[in-house]
Amino acid sequence: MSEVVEAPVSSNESLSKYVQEMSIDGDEPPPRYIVKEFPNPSPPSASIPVIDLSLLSSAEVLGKLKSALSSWGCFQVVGHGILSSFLDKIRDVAKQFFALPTNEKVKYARASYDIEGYGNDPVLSDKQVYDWCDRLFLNLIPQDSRKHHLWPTNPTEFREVLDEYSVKMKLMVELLLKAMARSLNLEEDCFLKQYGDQEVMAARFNYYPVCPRPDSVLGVKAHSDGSVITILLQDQEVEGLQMFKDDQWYRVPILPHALVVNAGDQMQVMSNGIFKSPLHRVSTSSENDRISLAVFHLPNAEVEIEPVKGLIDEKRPQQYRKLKNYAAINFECFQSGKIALETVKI
Ligand SMILES: O=C(O)CCC(=O)C(=O)O
Ligand SMILES: [Fe+2]
Repeated sequence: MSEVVEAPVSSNESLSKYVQEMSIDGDEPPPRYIVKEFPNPSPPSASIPVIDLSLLSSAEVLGKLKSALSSWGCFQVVGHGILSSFLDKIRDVAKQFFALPTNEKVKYARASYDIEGYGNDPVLSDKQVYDWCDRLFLNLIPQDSRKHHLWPTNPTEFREVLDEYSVKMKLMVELLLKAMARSLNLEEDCFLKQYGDQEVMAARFNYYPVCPRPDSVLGVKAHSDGSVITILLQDQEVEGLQMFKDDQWYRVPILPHALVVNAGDQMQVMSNGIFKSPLHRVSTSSENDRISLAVFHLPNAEVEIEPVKGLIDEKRPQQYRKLKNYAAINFECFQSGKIALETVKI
């Protein structure tokens, strides 16, 4: 199952109550939030690789990057040059936004047919198990795709901080995609040039309220991201993210000023299956609420992507077909219970 980015919502149905309201009212999670098969509710912590971005010119660090992405499909990045105080600031404005009363937040509510804006899990399928999470989803790039009326003006610095963060994320994505190419002995622009300046970037602020049933309810169900690359700012104090590797779930520890980077499904396609788009999920907590910010980077829906030629040979034939608009593929698969990546395999 993959995460839907930029997909339309299939029905006009909306969930009646925000998760935050259920949490405040002390409601039992309704049956549609209960995960029937919930393997490893309390998995061990894992030391996922930590990469220093300022050392990416070293062959050793590039080797570590390649190994991280071909095993875990993710790593924590440090040495990224973004001030800790700025990361704290963005967490702070997000916290302030979700702490506003509902009647203030709904000024930015998503339309029932859209995912952009403030809201709870969009209803995409009648078999869907809902996530214990409210979110604020905003397009960042291209600039003219921004729906400014959905960008909070409370707290007052929200827009300015998010805009500044988007500039930093764009630079970081470029650096990472070039390093990822070099780690495979490819020309450094081989991923980026597939979609030129036709890139899309979107931010999803996730708010996970306290949940009375952490053993049977997930903040986000197991999924892989449909992006090329995702950069995640975790909560500074509350863990929740879990990664799946070698048939086992692992908790991702918090490194307060690191960002978690993971390859998305479209990177698995472009790297001809060498880099893995990891399955991940988010647990809930009965003690603490949690906030995270995911920035998804992907090509515009019109652009075709395909496995890089230099990664195709007799030993490793082409594994995925040329495709475009992965979000739409993802969306259809979500509704029919299929795994999107499987459907684009050759
Ligand atoms: O909250 C997290 O740690 C992860 C969220 C996530 O996986 C997503 O937004 O796609
Ligand atoms: Fe995700």
